[in-house]
Amino acid sequence: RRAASGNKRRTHMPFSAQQHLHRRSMPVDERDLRAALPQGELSGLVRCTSYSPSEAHRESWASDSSDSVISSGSDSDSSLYKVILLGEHGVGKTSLARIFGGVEDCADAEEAGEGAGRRGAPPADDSQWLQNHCMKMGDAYIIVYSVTDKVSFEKASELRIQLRRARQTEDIPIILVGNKTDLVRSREVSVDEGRACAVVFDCKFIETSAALHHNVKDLFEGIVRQIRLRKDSKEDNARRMANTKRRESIGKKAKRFLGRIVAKNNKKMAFKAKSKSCHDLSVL
Ligand SMILES: Nc1nc2c(ncn2[C@@H]2O[C@H](COP(=O)(O)OP(=O)(O)OP(=O)(O)O)[C@@H](O)[C@H]2O)c(=O)[nH]1
Repeated sequence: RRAASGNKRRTHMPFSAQQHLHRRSMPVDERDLRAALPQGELSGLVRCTSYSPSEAHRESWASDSSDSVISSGSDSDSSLYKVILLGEHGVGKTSLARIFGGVEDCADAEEAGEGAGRRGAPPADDSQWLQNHCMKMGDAYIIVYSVTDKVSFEKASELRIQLRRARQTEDIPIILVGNKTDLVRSREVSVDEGRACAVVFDCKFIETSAALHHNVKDLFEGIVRQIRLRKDSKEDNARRMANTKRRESIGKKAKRFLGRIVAKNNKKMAFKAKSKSCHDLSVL
């Protein structure tokens, strides 16, 4: 049954993902997400793909045990959000995605994943693959490091820079995640360091423990909110532009002019507020 469901899932992967999807990606059922999100919060789906730069030579993808994922739509479905988890080997990307996907039995999922999804030839150039595909295909990114591993924290900064380069003109949601907070005694990266990094790199920040399921729900609610907030503001802008194209009286024009000045000031204020709100995943 597992092998069959794995095959079915693969047929639902977008072409690009079929070819290049990295190990342990996890399609997530809308119902799982609904359970994790407040009522009415979600209209779409999220697909998670995890990627470790140092592990590029291995490709497989773990599927969960729910067959309902199969009917979760296709890439042409505009309500499907692709969330990519980036981070060093062993920081907990798969564990986080599994909780989100409602898979509790890791051994079971691992077995299903290996059976269902080992991929063919690896990409020749690791970093090029990351630049060309991984960093271009996501609607949102979760950059994970382990709070017990300083090197993974440094790698997270590198990944953020690479992502910025790859998607220069786009305002894509990025959340920096410090995982494994349960390992208190082994902590090498403080909350303040994580937060400061998020402020510098202009992204959101949260600490999680996949082991204790701490903040994982908030993380995935947050990434969906971040996607939707951007989508909504884009739509608002488009509507505003359409309205301004209509004929206006001089009074209206003057009003618009003043409105622009006010908006400019608000923007400056918003920037200040934004840089302080890296911990609040429910605002831009
Ligand atoms: N204590 C603790 N262990 C964790 C946590 N998250 C993950 N782990 C463990 O860390 C190890 C690596 O976790 P994975 O989820 O496989 O990490 P990954 O980033 O997907 O690793 P790769 O697939 O190799 O890139 C596993 O043994 C997990 O059980 C956590 O929050 N706390």
